[in-house]
Amino acid sequence: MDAPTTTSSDDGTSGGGGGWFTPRRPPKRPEDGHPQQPGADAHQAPEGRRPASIRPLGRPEGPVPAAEPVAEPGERPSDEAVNQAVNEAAADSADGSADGSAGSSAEERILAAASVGPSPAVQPQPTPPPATQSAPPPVLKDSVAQASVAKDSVAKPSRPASPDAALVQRTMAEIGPVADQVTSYFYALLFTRHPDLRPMFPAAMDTQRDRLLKALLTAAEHIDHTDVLVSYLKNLGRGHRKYGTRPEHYPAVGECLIGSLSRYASAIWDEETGAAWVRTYTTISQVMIDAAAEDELRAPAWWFAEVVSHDLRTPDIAVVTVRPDQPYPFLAGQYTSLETPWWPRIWRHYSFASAPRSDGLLSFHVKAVPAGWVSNALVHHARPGDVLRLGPPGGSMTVDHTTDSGLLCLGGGTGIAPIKALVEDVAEHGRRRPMEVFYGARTDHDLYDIDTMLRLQQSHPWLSVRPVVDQRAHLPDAVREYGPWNEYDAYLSGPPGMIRSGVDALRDVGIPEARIRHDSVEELVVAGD
Ligand SMILES: NC(=O)C1=CN([C@@H]2O[C@H](COP(=O)(O)OP(=O)(O)OC[C@H]3O[C@@H](n4cnc5c(N)ncnc54)[C@H](O)[C@@H]3O)[C@@H](O)[C@H]2O)C=CC1
Repeated sequence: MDAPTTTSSDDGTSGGGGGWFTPRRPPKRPEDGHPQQPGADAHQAPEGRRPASIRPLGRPEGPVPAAEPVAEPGERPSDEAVNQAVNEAAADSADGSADGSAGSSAEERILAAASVGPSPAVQPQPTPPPATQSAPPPVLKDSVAQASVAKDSVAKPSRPASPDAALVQRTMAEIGPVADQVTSYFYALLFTRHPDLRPMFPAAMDTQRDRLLKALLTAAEHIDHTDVLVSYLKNLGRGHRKYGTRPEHYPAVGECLIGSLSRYASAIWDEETGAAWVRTYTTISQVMIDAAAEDELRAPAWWFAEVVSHDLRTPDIAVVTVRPDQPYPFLAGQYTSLETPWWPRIWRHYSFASAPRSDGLLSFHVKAVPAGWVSNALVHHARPGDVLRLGPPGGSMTVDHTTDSGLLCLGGGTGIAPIKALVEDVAEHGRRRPMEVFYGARTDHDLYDIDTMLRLQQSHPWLSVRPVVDQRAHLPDAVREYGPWNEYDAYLSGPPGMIRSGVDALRDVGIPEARIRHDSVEELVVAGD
């Protein structure tokens, strides 16, 4: 799954997004070029343009451009208004006049924006909205990826939200009750105004349809959570390469985003709100585009991977092993996005079930769940010789090899897969750190990988594996019976409910939040497909 690890991560490898600006240099192809792969979607196009610099978030020095997209209550902003505002904002920032930050990266600008508020160096907006305490941080997926701060574990903001963040959060609160309608309207706008983008999305837009919008809104809402956000957006930008996303797609998405928001938040929408969204979206887009351009220099947009073995462990759980068409670098504890030939353009996240191997093979533990199109295809249809596509690795549920702390791991169901990878990783590093694994399952029969885990325990005296079956105890409760755990780093992997209750249990037994890692709960929900 894609998600942030506490210090959690969504790493955005599956969301969507864009930015508005004119690319400032022509697309650059990787030196070693990842050729257009046969079988790839016809719309898959070259990537890698770099956008013009943009105004730093929430810190315009001069007045807000008069033509920034503004929607009258109940109206959607016109394309002309949006485009004019975007162009003016881009022109403003391109000459560096806004605040002297021209030439700084979007990432730096996000970081700079974080200091809005108390910093005397910061110029407030001409007519700033009342600075309000930010609402409790909303769910942050990992996939704002690599950032590794799970939605549930996002740190509470300690200072007032920046003016733009306050306006963004006010909009989010306004649209909350009609989120489904905003989503439907957003995609209707996008596909009506830009029918050329439709083939980039799955044919059926049900469970997957709001991933792009959700990712953008999540990022906007966390605009002040800079460290998490930058990581998330970089992953999001990299992850979008596999969809064929190009810089010029971002303005289209931005227009429709603002068109939808202004319509459904009409009661509070005004010029300043529109301007705040333009700046926020522009910054988000810039980080994503820069990350994609950088990634293009060193990695393909996706990998083909041939199934080399398919081991049905239970009627609904398979261990699928694939051979990528070229080296696939990743870290134990990470996950990838995966597309099957049976459901084009539907990507799901699966954790690697092994640490990197010398033969380059990758394994995944897949459980077929009701209505899980991808998981059902992988369990019931995939056979050796089938070719899948993989996106880039994501997630920050990785081992910190600079410490000797013990590792406390909770793996529920197929969530044991990345835990096994972590065990192998620790073993390969050769340091005898205590590692305690609690492996939870509904029944004995569901402990499909217990033999492997017990074999690992036999080989490594520093490793302890405890199966926990529901009839006898619940996984988080079982952990409380052991310990003390205050010297341990904790890793959780499993269903969202287990992650939530597991985090609570671990906090209760004295493990600081910063030492609890897991993929984002939101991503896990989608990963369950
Ligand atoms: N990196 C990660 O976090 C990974 C997560 N997963 C996720 O793990 C899940 C595995 O599904 P299944 O094998 O069907 O697991 P499952 O539903 O059979 O549950 C596995 C264990 O988690 C416990 N559990 C479930 N819900 C709980 C709750 N609300 N509170 C406390 N404990 C709870 C169960 O009691 C059981 O011990 C999927 O949602 C999958 O997406 C899978 C692989 C990696």
